[in-house]
Amino acid sequence: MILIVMISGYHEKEGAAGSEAERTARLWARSVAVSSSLRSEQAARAANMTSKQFTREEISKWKSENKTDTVFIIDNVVYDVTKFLDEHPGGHEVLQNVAGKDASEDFDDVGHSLDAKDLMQKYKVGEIVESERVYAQKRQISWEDNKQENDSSFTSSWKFPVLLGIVVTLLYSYLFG
Ligand code: HEM
Repeated sequence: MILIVMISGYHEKEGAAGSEAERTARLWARSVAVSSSLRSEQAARAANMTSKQFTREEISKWKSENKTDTVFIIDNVVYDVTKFLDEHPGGHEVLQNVAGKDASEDFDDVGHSLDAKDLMQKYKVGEIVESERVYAQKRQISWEDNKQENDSSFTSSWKFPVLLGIVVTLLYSYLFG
């Protein structure tokens, strides 16, 4: 009898401890859910924040009106690199030469690293208005095109070495055979 009372007492304690643990877990899960929903709200708000919109004319005017500012467009994004001129590893002249213009091609021609692309975010001041955006084909695509062109050319196909082999064999047997 004593044993039964002891066992039931133990179970009661365990049950109490279990529900305590459950409550803590529930509270923890709720706080995680709240903080993650807050974070996703913040992210959504950041994504919805519209950056300043410029026309291409405004950017070229910016250059003529503020002679000391170096502002240009790369892939429909407007950058003000005035404070970056002296730090640019490619020198300040190249940046000043494209001020007021669309520098997308010049930027791509250099083959800037991912680090450079990360760094660019610091100098972003806005975007080009939707109606004036241009979406140029990227380098990889044109490389694929070139590859196809080369592949279809006669000298790079398998026919050329085979034909050359036949001609050389015929010539050899004609001369020395
Ligand atoms: C916000 C815009 C830009 C940023 C943050 C930037 C950043 C950099 C960085 C970090 C490098 C070192 C190499 C690398 O990491 O790729 C570099 C090199 C260079 N950049 Fe830029 N750049 C910008 C725009 C431009 C533009 C518009 C041009 C051309 C008009 C240009 C021309 C060059 C050249 C010629 C080099 C030297 C490449 C070499 O020595 O191999 N950059 N730039």
